[in-house]
Amino acid sequence: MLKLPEPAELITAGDKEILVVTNADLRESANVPCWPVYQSFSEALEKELNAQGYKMKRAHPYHEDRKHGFISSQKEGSELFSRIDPDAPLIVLLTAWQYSHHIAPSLSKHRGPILLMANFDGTWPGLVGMLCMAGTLTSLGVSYSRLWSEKCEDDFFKQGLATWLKDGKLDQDTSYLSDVTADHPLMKSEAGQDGIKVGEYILKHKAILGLHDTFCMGMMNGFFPVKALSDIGMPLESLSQSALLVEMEKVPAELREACLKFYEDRGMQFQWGSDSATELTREQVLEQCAMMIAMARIVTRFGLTAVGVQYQQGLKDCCAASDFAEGAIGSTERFPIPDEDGSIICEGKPIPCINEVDMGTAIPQAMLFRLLDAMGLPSETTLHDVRWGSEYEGTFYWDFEISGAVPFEHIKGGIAGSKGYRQPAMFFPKGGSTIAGQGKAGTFVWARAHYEGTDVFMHIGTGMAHELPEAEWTRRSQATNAEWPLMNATLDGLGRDDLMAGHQSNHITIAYVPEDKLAYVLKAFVAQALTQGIKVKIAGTAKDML
Ligand SMILES: C[C@H](O)[C@@H](O)[C@@H](O)C(=O)CO
Repeated sequence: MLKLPEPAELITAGDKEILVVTNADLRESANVPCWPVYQSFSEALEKELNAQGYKMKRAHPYHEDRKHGFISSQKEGSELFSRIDPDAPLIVLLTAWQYSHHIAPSLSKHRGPILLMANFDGTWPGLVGMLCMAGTLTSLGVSYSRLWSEKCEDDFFKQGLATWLKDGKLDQDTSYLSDVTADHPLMKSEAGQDGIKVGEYILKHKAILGLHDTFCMGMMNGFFPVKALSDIGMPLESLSQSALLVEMEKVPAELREACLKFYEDRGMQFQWGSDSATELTREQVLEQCAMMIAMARIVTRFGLTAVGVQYQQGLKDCCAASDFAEGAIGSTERFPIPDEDGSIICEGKPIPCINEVDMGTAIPQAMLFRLLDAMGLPSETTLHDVRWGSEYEGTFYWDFEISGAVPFEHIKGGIAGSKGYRQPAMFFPKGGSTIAGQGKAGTFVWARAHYEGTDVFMHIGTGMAHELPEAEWTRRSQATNAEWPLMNATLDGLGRDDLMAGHQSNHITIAYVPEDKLAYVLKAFVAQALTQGIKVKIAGTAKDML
């Protein structure tokens, strides 16, 4: 006799009714403060749905005891979706950072139309969350539509919503992306030939990606199939955060102190306090110094090209945040880290650091490092969150803001221009310093890899970082997370709505490249990617440089 729980009553949508679900963080300390922004945006969306003759039906309630109404675990998401009519039209409204794995496996079985809807607002990483979910569903092969708006009052949004309501589908314009294939004439150019050599080098010698745990913050889009990584010559060395803790324990107190002194002597502006629950303390940064030293030792031990720490879940309750260690290890100007035999590890070179162990950035970061280093060019790389953006004097500037640290070389003024703030307690109970500051001006190559099946795709483009006037930079920094580094950027030949329409991730990879070398590096990088078997899409006007 088969015994399964009785099926619960289905949550259905009536005629002209749309179900709405909202997903967020696993950390309740983040969900509570994010709820008011959801509420006001959800009211604005409801108003427009009503204006278009539809009703909004929330598929799950506000939890009085938890002080928010977000889905906050995979367990909760799966249970909820077991009760949702699989054919109902569904809006996934995202206004805060969200763990895609809470609901993506359920969305992949949903048959009705799905609209991912983000508030284009910097207060919390809501649009960051939507882009993560979009990338995740693309990788899972799920059909969905996406839309975004600042206040649900603009025509672009209203028309997009009307189309989705009528057709159950909204195709955004992604014509800023063009395919580049291995028969492109660039492959025969000098730059192309250089790129082919670097690609072949990686295929032959491998670029090993050492990641301490995986699946950071539910980013299913950041966890690639092992075959995909192996096919492009960039296999995974799967490490454990517990091994990192063991390695950190071995770092003596004097070495931690010497490391911190190195940065203080060079003018890093740590914002010290005394209450470690909310302020930055020396103990927290000394722990981060031990983490960087441990990471570097693991790099040599395993022959890694790049290293990353999942950090957030698990380690956040054991030690200070990884950010200072991550930004500092990825810098060329770095405390000389002795291996246990006394030799200095990777002297004079950055060690590519893969924040949030996101394989979609590990691929372009490790590739760009190898290419730029081989060309004798600055080779520091980072990812940023696609956090927000707005116009200043008639031009739209992105706010690219990673949640903690970039290499010092990416900050105006380097080490002396960087401020170390305590990571916000709502995300990071054990504190730890960030490396914050204004992103320095300059041209760059940007990229993002994602997977479809076991194929690796990469979007590649060029752009320019701008040092906006201090008051404008401060406005943007304070409207987001002032503790984190903020770069203002324009992307060549594509605007806000292009990237929002076609980007497959919450993250974007950046490597500064001198302007007179930009076209050469771009061509070489595209050739390198094609050689490694990656399917390339070039973005905006970067294609004119090929
Ligand atoms: C602390 C936050 O959760 C951030 O870590 C989050 O917005 C991200 O970085 C997403 O990439």
